[in-house]
Amino acid sequence: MTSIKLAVIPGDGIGQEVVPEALKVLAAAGPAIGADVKFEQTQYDLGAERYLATGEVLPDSVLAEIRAQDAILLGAVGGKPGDPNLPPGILERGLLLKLRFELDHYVNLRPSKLFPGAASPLARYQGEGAGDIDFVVVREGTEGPYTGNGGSIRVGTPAEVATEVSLNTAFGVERVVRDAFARAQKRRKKLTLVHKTNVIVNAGKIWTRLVAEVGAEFPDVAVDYQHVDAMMIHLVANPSQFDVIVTDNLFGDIITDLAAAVTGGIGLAASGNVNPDRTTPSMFEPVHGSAPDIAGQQKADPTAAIGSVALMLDHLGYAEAAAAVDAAIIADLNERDGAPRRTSEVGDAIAARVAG
Ligand SMILES: NC(=O)c1ccc[n+]([C@@H]2O[C@H](COP(=O)([O-])OP(=O)(O)OC[C@H]3O[C@@H](n4cnc5c(N)ncnc54)[C@H](O)[C@@H]3O)[C@@H](O)[C@H]2O)c1
Ligand SMILES: CC(C)[C@H](C(=O)O)[C@@H](O)C(=O)O
Ligand SMILES: [Mg+2]
Repeated sequence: MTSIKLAVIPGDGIGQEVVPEALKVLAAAGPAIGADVKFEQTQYDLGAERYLATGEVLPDSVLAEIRAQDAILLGAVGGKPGDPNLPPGILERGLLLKLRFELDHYVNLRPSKLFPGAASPLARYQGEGAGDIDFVVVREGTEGPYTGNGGSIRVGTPAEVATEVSLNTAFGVERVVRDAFARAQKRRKKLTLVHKTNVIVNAGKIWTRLVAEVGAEFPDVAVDYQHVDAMMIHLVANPSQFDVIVTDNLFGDIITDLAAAVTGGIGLAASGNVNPDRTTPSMFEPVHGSAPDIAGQQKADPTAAIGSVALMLDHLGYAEAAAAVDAAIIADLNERDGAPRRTSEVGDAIAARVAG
């Protein structure tokens, strides 16, 4: 019997609604995963409610417990907008980013695929003549402007100054670039670096140099470059040209919301925060947030959370079960006729297909 310890963090808002559906599908995938494999789940009540009740965001003891798991499934973090008792970023930085940083999730893997049946808002990808969109963003997950390397002085005065310095280490850039090249080599052998090397020149130099250096080890992978602003055009005008996109933490955050929108919506976008060295549990979560505008109404699409389970199964070595979940998602998308369904109805439908 193989036992896999899974930490489950539903978190806030629609995270509470989509995670149960993802777990339904994981349960339905049991036979495909193998009768001798058991997921031992531990639920963690981390998020806004716990912070507001206790002042705790991610206690060290809880982090230590989570570190000892095999994988993490997260819904979303983010409390009610404008809540005066929630300091800005307390959950985003103190919970989500703390997990990504502490567990060294340096590859933030965000695949974007226009599944048959998904509705792209781009006319040329609808109906007959629809082209394939199938790329993966390898977003650096532990550096860039996300590290909290900054501060402010003379706050509230006309002379207020604030900094948020982007941290880029050769170690950090090289390892994520190498991971991206390895993925490109297994796919369509094209890697696009996205940055803003014409303005963010210091960080740009390190990314450009390391892409060239590491690229020399992957001579069969074609390398391309786009400035992040022009990338907004290309992702809308011709997204099928991309295979693997490697980029820094902030650019990757922005690109992947647009990528989700062009491939059928944020409700479909799955992600993995991966530690490729496997020294810590990787964490799987939808790209979207807690969506306070629709939370608690069973309106959220759980497909992104379910797709994150597929990424998790693939990461854990259960490729067939992962493919079965993806196939069930595609089958469900093909049946969608635009009529609204409750979050749990979508979960039930996909779980039933996985169970076969
Ligand atoms: N990984 C995370 O936990 C994560 C990611 C993004 C944002 N956040 C946090 O979430 C909160 C809300 O952020 P936001 O509004 O900028 O982004 P969001 O992703 O929560 O919502 C953006 C829009 O997409 C819609 N949407 C999101 N997920 C959906 C789904 N599954 N089905 C249908 N519609 C969906 C929402 O209703 C909203 O209109 C903030 O506190 C933010 O910091 C957390
Ligand atoms: C909530 C926030 C910290 C997070 C990020 O910026 O990475 C989110 O936007 C995401 O895309 O996962
Ligand atoms: Mg984001």
